[in-house]
Amino acid sequence: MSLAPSKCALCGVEASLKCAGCKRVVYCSPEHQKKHWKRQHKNECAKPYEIVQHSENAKLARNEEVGRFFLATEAIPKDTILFTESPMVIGPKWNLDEYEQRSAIVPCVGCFTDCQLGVYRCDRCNWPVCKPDCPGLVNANLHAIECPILRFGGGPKPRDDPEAVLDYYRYDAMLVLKCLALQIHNRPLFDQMMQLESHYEARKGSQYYRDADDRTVQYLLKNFLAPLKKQEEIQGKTVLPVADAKTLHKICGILEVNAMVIPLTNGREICGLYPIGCMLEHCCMPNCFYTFDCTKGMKLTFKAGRNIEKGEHLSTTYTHALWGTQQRRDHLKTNKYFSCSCARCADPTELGTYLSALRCLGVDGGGCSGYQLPIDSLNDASDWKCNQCPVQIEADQVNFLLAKIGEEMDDAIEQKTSIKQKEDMIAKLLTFLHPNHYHIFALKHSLIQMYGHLKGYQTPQLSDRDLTDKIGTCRELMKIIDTLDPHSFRLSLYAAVVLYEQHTALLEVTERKLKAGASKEDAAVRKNYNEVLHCLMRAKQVLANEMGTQQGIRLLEEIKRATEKAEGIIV
Ligand SMILES: C[S@@+](CC[C@H](N)C(=O)[O-])C[C@H]1O[C@@H](n2cnc3c(N)ncnc32)[C@H](O)[C@@H]1O
Repeated sequence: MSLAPSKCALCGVEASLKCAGCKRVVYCSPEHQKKHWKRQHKNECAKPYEIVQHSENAKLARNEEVGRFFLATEAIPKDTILFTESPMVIGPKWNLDEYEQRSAIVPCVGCFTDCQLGVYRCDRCNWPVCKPDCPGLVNANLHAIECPILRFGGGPKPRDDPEAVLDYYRYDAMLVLKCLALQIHNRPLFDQMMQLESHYEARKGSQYYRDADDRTVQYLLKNFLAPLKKQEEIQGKTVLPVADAKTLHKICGILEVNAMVIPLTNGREICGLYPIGCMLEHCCMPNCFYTFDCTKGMKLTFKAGRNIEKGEHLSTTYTHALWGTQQRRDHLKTNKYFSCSCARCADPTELGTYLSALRCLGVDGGGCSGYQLPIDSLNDASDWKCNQCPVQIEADQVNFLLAKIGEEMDDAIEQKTSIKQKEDMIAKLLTFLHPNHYHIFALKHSLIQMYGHLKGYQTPQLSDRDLTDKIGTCRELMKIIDTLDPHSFRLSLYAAVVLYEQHTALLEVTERKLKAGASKEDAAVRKNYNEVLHCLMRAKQVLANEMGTQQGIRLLEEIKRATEKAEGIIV
């Protein structure tokens, strides 16, 4: 598809110098061709997609909010590697919760492995390190970026109490400082980063802006940037030309909108900015997915998750596939500043899963077998109506009920409730929610991992009924997962857990059948065995798309062992 073949891809004037590689873009001069190559075209030349500006082609953009987006310029088969790239910058997660911020186990500033606050420190800036000679301390892509600025803080005072020490080491501000410090080491990269979407105007005055002002901007200015400025004035030499509050806020916005969470193999999560990866638009049913290679400098690889047709937008997802439509849309509106209107969001049944549906209580609580769904799921204030009877409920009532249930769920998760408590909670929630509701999904997904593993509930100790129920629950959960993620690339860990648990229960049921006198050749036994092997094989396949989390790596090992064992029994 030719989008603007007669205008210079860099400046937009009439032009005729064609790119010899892809012949899809033209330039007004070799200088503009070179600049455009460096800035963008090297990532798309002769690739099956191009990066389009909404303003250049509004018709293809579908909506105004989207900005830059990827367009498939030819059919792209499933599993095609679209691109692999290194991060512009990586650092500790910038959106730490209070608990993470107050922990005395912190990431080493050189390599992000866990280290104890107060044991070793970088001898230049005084920030905690795993060992005095950690190689990351002098790595130009790691600590060497921010160390020259952190030195101006001087470290916590010797007599500071532990709280004051934690207040000094604000890890959630570190990535913002690293972004700012890029200008010292690589000015073109800094300029490129500053071109990323920050939604600065929309954020200004929001709660996020106020939080970031206190938590990050003022902290960095007071502790490091003001002393640095003073030094610059004394020496008459500018080290950091741009270091004002507005730039810091813009960087906060850029991180909020674009930063990707990278799971390290040690279980810790860090954040990174990727120049091309963060250009993909969001869709709740995306067609692409990504993985990280922590052994190769946190390289990001984007792949086609399914066959993609020419003319389709390439998309990823910025939310969780197991959140209900309201939650996903709220998150996108609050954190990414747009309203999603994808096919899943527009369908009140969420592709027939009923993941957000409420049970209809009928007229005057007289009972009804129907379910309440939003009349217009793209309108946050929409009333809900029953799919069987005329009862309607207001958005406020739905929000009130969901807020109450949400609080109970948070408590249940925090208190690590028992099997019995979780089952009682499901029974109670079934009065109000569809059996596939996301809250019930979460409880069931947790229960299948408790049955078979907790003390007193080991697989051989489970009753036949428990095992049959566990198998049934696993099949129900897989049906939902397969609808929301038909190509198994977003919910791979969830799917692998369900399939693994399904195999353990099925294997036990089959062993009991054999002990009770059945033959290995019986049809029911063969059927179960086939399902066991199928579960394990699929679990292995879906984990190939997993991001590379510690949990995913461990589970894959477990599945490999289980496959060997199952094959030994079955064959
Ligand atoms: C990570 S950036 C993606 C790159 C961005 N389009 C740009 O030009 O820099 C995320 C931003 O892109 C826009 N965006 C992404 N997906 C969208 C969608 N499905 N609908 C509307 N806007 C979207 C929103 O402005 C969002 O905050």
